[in-house]
Formats: sequence, structure tokens, C-alpha cells
Amino acid sequence: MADFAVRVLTEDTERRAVHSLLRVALHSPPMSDSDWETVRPTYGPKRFFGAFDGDVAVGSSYVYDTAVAVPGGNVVPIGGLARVGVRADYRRRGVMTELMRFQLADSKANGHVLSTLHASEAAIYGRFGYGMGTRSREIRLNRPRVRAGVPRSGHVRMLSSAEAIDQIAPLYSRIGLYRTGMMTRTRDWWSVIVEAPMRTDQPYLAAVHSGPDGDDGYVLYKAKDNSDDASNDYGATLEVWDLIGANQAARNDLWRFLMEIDLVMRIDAYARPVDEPVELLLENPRSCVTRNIDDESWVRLIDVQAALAARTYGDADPVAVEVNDAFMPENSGTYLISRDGVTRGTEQAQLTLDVDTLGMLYFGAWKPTDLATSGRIKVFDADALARADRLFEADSIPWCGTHF
Ligand SMILES: CC(=O)SCCNC(=O)CCNC(=O)[C@H](O)C(C)(C)COP(=O)(O)OP(=O)(O)OC[C@H]1O[C@@H](n2cnc3c(N)ncnc32)[C@H](O)[C@@H]1OP(=O)(O)O
Repeated sequence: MADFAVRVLTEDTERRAVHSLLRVALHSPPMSDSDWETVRPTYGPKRFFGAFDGDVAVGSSYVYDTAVAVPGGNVVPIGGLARVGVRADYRRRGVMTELMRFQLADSKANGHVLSTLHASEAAIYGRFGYGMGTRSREIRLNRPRVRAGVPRSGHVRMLSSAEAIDQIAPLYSRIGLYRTGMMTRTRDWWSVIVEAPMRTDQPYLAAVHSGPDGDDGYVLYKAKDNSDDASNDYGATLEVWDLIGANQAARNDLWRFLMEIDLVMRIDAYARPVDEPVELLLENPRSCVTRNIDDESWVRLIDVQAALAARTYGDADPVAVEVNDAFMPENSGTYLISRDGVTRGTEQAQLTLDVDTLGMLYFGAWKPTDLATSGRIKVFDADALARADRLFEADSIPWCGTHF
């Protein structure tokens, strides 16, 4: 018998105790009363889960009620899993495993067809059926200069913190999900990730782009003083935290805005699309350095049939794919996938894979052939593998772009 119980948190004292343990698990400083007052409204009413040993809080997880753009353009309901933590003296006793069971069952009951997360460590989530579904690029621009001839499509204006709190969230919604893998951002997300920092003495700086049809992009960034830098090369580092635009022209103008700010030594940006064409804006393309290609969004199909049916497929004849799902065995079975859709059936499997590998395929970040070559897909019919490459081919390189 487990020596702990998992439940949905509704009482303020329990929520505070669980958030407090999460901070310790993430190595943040202990929580003060005023910290809790800031954080408290960032938890929505329903999907905050805690594990308890008697009255003692030992584990935490939280699910954003959100939605994601899948290949073909449908936007489907998902749970965005975050804030997972277990007390150090309860680790490796199955606390997270029970929290995972609980939150996935809750998500399923609420119609989430997928669960996604951003992992603190890559080794944790495969066993629960999550696969690396999108990747992102971390870049550094060293004294960037804009290449002559890059056109402008509008103008950029800076916002005060109060204006940013009012304007940025609605602007993100109006711009919409322009890449596969992007997700809607909920009120609790905005309040914890953007608005709480905006109210501190080190807020994000914000600027909005206006194009021919009005506001169509924004950037949130911070300027970090480099005065303790050993080199005498004076200037700040700009840290780009969020840069969103309805089209590439708007995004280019926002990059230009950043590149032309004075007294800047470098610009660092995290979790950008891997194919974002920043180099094309630069006089010297080598002043943009790729520092990392990282795993970004981890994807778990909660309802495999519904998730597979929600996306579109390339032009190829059907493939019978056997999916093994040890953590949610009701998903295990054979699915016939074709350009016309997906049915669950009893065909002889042509390809076999685990559900975490399906999470890697789902948005199109990885090719079936590469997953087969690396031992993640068992192939019983080589032609079926070639067809799977065409069926799962991505219309754009997927990117989440929302940190949570
Ligand atoms: C989406 C997010 O929120 S990302 C943030 C995740 N949180 C953190 O990184 C905070 C620090 N870490 C922790 O709090 C804990 O170590 C957790 C939450 C990662 C794991 O909690 P635990 O209760 O120890 O996990 P649990 O006991 O259920 O482990 C289940 C299995 O996963 C494995 N596992 C758990 N954590 C890790 C890890 N960090 N690396 C490798 N394997 C792991 C366990 O060994 C176990 O394997 P087994 O089934 O073969 O025995």
C-alpha cells in the first residue's frame, strides 16, 4: 500500500503547503507570505493536485486547461502539465507516478486528447508515455547589425508594464496559433508567467509591432547589465523571452527593433523555432550563433484514437500501426492510418511502436524512418514505413513557443 494519497486541492492551506514543497523541490528560496499572495491567483480552481502522507504535503502537479494546433490546423483541447515536484525525503517511492495517473485520468475525463509538458530532465517522462514532440533553438547574436535592404513592414512602439498587462494577452489571442505545436495561453498562465513578473521591480520590457492591419506582434525582453564582464566591451545583454508575430515580416521588424537598440553587446533568445530565419536579417550571418537545439514540448497522447483523428495526414495509402501503451493500456491496439483518417481495427500490424514514440511522430518533428533506424519503431513491412514517412510529414516544423 502506498503511504500517501493524491487529491485535487481546493483549500488554501493545502495549496500553500503543496506550492511550498514545489519551491523546495525546484531549489527556489523558501516561500514568504507575500510570495504566496503573489502566486496564489496563478492557480486555477480545478487542476492543482497534491500528494499527502497524512497531513504532510509530499508531491505537487498542476495542469493548464489549454489547446494546441495540430497538423492540418485543428486546435484540440489538451492538458499542459507543470509544477511537478516531490519532497526529497519521499523521492523514488512512486509519488510522481501516482500524481501522473491521477492527472492523466482527470485530463481524459475532461476531454484532453493530449498532455504536453516541458521537462526539467529528459530522463523522467518517457516511462509515462511522453515523447519529445517539438524542439527549439537557443541563439546568441553578437553585436548584430541589420543587413541593408531588409524591408520594414510597420513600426514598433514600447509599452509601459501596465499597458503590457492589458494588451499582450489579447494580442496573442488575436494573432492565433500560426505553427503546429503552438498552444493557447490561459488566464492562469498569463498571470503566473507574465503578469506576476511585470509587477515586480524587474519587469519584462515590452514592445508591440503595428503592421498595415494594426497590432500584429510583440516582444517581451529584459536588459541585463554586463558591467562585471571581464572584457571592456561595454553594453547590455538583451534576453528575449517571448517574440510573437502574425507573419514573418512582423517578426523581422521586432528582431530589427532589438538589434538596433543602443548600448547592447549581445542578444540571447531561448526556445525559438529551429528554422527561424534570423541569420537572413544580419550583415554578418555568423553574428548569430546557435548555442543549443533543445527538446521543447513533450507530447503524450491521452486518447490515441481521438488524437490521431484530430490531425491530417499526407497523401499515402493506409498503414496499420500497433501502439503499445503500458501506462494507459486502454490505448494499446492497432490503428489504420490513412490520408482519409484513422480507424481502430484488427489488421496485422505493419509497424509497431510505443506510445512515447507516437508522441515524437505526432506533430511531425521526427520522421518514422529515423525512428525505425534508431530502434524505436519495429518494421514488418518496409513499404509501410515509406508510406508512414509521407503520412506523418509536417507542413511546418513544429514549435510550442509557450514556456510553462
Ligand atoms: C513538467 C514539470 O513540472 S518538470 C519538473 C519536474 N520536477 C523536478 O525536476 C523537481 C525535482 N525532482 C523531483 O521532485 C522528483 O525527483 C520527480 C518529481 C522528478 C520524481 O518524483 P518521484 O516521486 O521520485 O518519482 P517516482 O518515484 O514516481 O519515479 C517513477 C520512476 O521514474 C524514475 N525517475 C523519477 N525521477 C527521475 C529522474 N529525475 N531521472 C531518472 N529517472 C527518474 C524512477 O527511478 C522510477 O523508475 P522505476 O519505475 O523504474 O522505479
